[in-house]
Amino acid sequence: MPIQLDDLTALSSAPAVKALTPKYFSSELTGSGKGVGLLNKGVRPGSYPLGSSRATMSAADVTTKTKSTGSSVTKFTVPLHPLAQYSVEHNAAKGLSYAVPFDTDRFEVTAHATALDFDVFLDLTPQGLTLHKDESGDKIVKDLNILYRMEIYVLAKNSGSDRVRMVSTAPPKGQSAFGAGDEFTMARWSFAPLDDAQEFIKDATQWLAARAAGVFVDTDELAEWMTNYDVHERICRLAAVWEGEEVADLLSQHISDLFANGTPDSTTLNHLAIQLRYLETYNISLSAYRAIHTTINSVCAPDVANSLSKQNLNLLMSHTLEHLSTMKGQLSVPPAGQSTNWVMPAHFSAQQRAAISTPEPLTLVQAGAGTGKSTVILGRIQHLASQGVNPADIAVLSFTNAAADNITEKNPAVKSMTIARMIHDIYSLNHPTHELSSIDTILNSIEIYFPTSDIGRSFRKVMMEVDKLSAGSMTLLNAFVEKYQTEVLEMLNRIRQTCLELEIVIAYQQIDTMIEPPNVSSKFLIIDEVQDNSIFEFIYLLKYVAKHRENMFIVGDASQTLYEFRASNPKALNALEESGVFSTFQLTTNYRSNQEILDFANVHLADIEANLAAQLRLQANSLLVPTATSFREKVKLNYLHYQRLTEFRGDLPSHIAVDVRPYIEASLARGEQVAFLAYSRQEVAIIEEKLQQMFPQEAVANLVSSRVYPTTVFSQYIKLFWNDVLQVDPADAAFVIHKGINDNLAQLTRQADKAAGAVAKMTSEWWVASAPDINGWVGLYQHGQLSADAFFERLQENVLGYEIRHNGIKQSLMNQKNRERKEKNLNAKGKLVVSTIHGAKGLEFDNVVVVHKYDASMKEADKRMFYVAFTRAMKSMYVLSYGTVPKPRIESDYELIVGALEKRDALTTLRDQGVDTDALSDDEVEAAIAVMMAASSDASVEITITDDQATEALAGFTEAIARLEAEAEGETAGDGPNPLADASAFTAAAA
Ligand SMILES: Nc1ncnc2c1ncn2[C@@H]1O[C@H](COP(=O)(O)OP(=O)(O)OP(=O)(O)O)[C@@H](O)[C@H]1O
Repeated sequence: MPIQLDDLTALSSAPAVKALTPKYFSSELTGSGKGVGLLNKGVRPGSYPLGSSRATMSAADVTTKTKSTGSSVTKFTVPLHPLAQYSVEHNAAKGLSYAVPFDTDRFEVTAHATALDFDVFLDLTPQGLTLHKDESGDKIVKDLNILYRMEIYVLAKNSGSDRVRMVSTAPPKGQSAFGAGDEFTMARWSFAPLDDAQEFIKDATQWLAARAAGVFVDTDELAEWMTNYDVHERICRLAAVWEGEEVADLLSQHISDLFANGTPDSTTLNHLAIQLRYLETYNISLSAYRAIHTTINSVCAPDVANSLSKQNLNLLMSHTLEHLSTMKGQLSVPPAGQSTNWVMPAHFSAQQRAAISTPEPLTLVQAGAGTGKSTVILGRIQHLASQGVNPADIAVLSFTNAAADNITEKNPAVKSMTIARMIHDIYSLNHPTHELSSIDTILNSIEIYFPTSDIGRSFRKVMMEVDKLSAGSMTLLNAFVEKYQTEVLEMLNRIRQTCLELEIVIAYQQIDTMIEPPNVSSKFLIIDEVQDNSIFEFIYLLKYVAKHRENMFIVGDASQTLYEFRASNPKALNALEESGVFSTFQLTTNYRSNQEILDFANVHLADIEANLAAQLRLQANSLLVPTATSFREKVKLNYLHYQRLTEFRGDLPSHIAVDVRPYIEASLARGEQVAFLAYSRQEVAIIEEKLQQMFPQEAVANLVSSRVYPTTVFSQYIKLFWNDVLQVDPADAAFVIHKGINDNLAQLTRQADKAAGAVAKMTSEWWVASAPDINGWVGLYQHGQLSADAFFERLQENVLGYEIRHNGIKQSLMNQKNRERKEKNLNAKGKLVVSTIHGAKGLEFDNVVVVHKYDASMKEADKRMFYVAFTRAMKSMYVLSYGTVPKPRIESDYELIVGALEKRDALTTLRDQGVDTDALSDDEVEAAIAVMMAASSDASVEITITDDQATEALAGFTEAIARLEAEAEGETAGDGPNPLADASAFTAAAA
């Protein structure tokens, strides 16, 4: 029986609704809104800094989130408003409407001009900001500049309008009265409104000179208004707009206005396309995206809606989902009749059975940790087969090779692979000359083969963004490849390379024409760990299913999303559920852990945004009810308060040797396994070393995968030094390359010192491996059968080809080695295991020690990661938490769980003694519990209660008994036992 989280959250000091701070936009924007921090309550719109002016601080759009470092200064640009500057500026003459600001926000320019028949208001909206961080001195100096959209609203006197049209220049107005039809707004951008606002007001109202005495701006009042303008609060408001549904209203209004008179011109459409891409800067809820998509569909012609939807992956997902929904009736479903004797094993739960046997064509199983997702997939395969589906028509797509191998082992007839493998197989069949390569080698190769091509240059730029995993980069790549498909493919054909990112984009765009190998074809597609697929992979699969009219059964847990950096979206599953296109099933019974561990995990699960919609809560498959004592036994929390986080690592070995030692020894004494899970590889290595020292007789299994870094020294050498090679005789060229790479290493790689040995080995290997080919070409050249140009061209291709193959082989060897090592370590069932949390995904252990870095404002990605760690233990868990906060929430949450359990324990005791606790008021129950605790002889209950408190509590309880007795006397005695007799006995005993 899980404890009720609602009770805990009600008790908890943490706010139920997450307060949004400027950190939403950038972690650089410190400040809680109080007096401290970079963006605090004291920040006000101001003047140009000394030595700057409008000319030097041009209000160029802050439309992309960037970070660039030069010497010791880092510059950040951070967009803030969901409507980018160009969207407002370029459409200013189109009469789009904008909301009039509230009285409490705006500055009334004409407050004292009672004779006028119109009012003029000014408001400011933060559009974006720039931040310079100078780390050259002893102290970091930060310089923050906020770009404001200055807005003037000219409204008829006492106007009730809530929206007005925007103009680019103030319309001339004659002597006739100013009416509602004359109202307008204007916008201009400035980093220093205190300097620029007055002139803007003048420009916006100059037309009045002809009919009135002009608008007088009281600069003192304006300055005072700005003194009260709370930048921090305005930025928090903008965060709420992005985060909530308001962003959808804002964009829907913008799009509807643009299409009010039919399809706008192509420049306007281009601006809208960029605006839609700009939305990917921050995480917008998928329901907001659905609303925007609905607007696009309702106001745009189908072809325009189609191309606009491609500008943003989340819109594209809505678009693809909608298309799939229209053809739901045509998708494969399991045949109705039973064709084999397979009977669903009795141990499957009702929830699992329902999901496994669903006849629906599109199914989503949202399941918590340890609830049997992998088990359900195996059950689904057997169920489909039992209905007469040919196993060869079933394909299971997993996230890792290990998971895919596991399916193959159990069901050899079923197709099982990773998504990347499926896409690679399809792609390679259609582009057989492209070898899988690294983005860096591709970048160098484009530069080598297409040094003067503009499209090549743009292509490189886009690929660099993809490599940096910048927000929106996959959308950009998709748009680029769509626009320049012929040129991109020509380039890839020439360099004979591709990468996973290009494969998925090209496979998506050519899905209708690409031929597919038989090893991927299926009619029933099952996808595991769907939360970790990138949105692009997911969109591809939706389209693939539509193309082949397949049945789709997907399983995932949004709260366990670990690979957000691959552009997976933890909220994507919720969007799928909300879309109504998929039939949804939930699995909540956890078969792995005891309820004590799940009570602790549930508190953390409740705090994960991705779980807001699904509201999963884990319940153990056991009738045992945890008590406060059993909870303290099975879940231990040791919080270590540090002034500086960096000190923790140095102390980690002694914490393991002293604090955690009894826990480890007790587990080993029971013959059980203990796994140590930490975020960083470094922490894992420290723990491993310490454990080896402490327990030399135990083998410590390390599950951390080794990483390989692709080399680019060869392609980099060609790019920078090929001219040197061209100067020598072909017979000497190989020697020159070998020597050139080793001699110029500092210019070829940033880690020249570290890499020197490996590069020397690599270049020698290349020389030896390529010697037969190169010597053959030299011979041909010397006999006049090959020109020098042709020789050097072949040589260049050979060197580049070596780099590509070397990287590919290194990666696949490392994957193989990692897989084998992990398998060996797991199979060896060693008693001590160390792993990163990522490496322990999908695994379970008897006992787990989690190294937990506490952060009061933890990022969602980290919350999900620790949730994965908190759900790996079967029997017990030790959380070694550290942080700079003296009284962290993890500790108070722990105490809340203990408190709630103590309360429940006491109530259970009361009920066991026959007290009808439902008949007592809350105060009376509390009083009774306090008495019980005071009387408790259980030393592990660390509740301190003073004598006075006990006397008071006892008095309250005696009063309650008296009241119940009085009530009972007035009523007809029932048939059941009289609870009061026992209760009185209990009071007496307690006294
Ligand atoms: N109906 C069931 N009865 C008993 N045990 C079950 C049942 N379903 C699953 N299990 C067991 O529960 C454990 C967790 O199952 P499984 O690994 O399939 O969960 P999961 O949802 O994939 O976990 P996670 O997402 O946390 O990695 C396994 O040991 C599995 O054998």
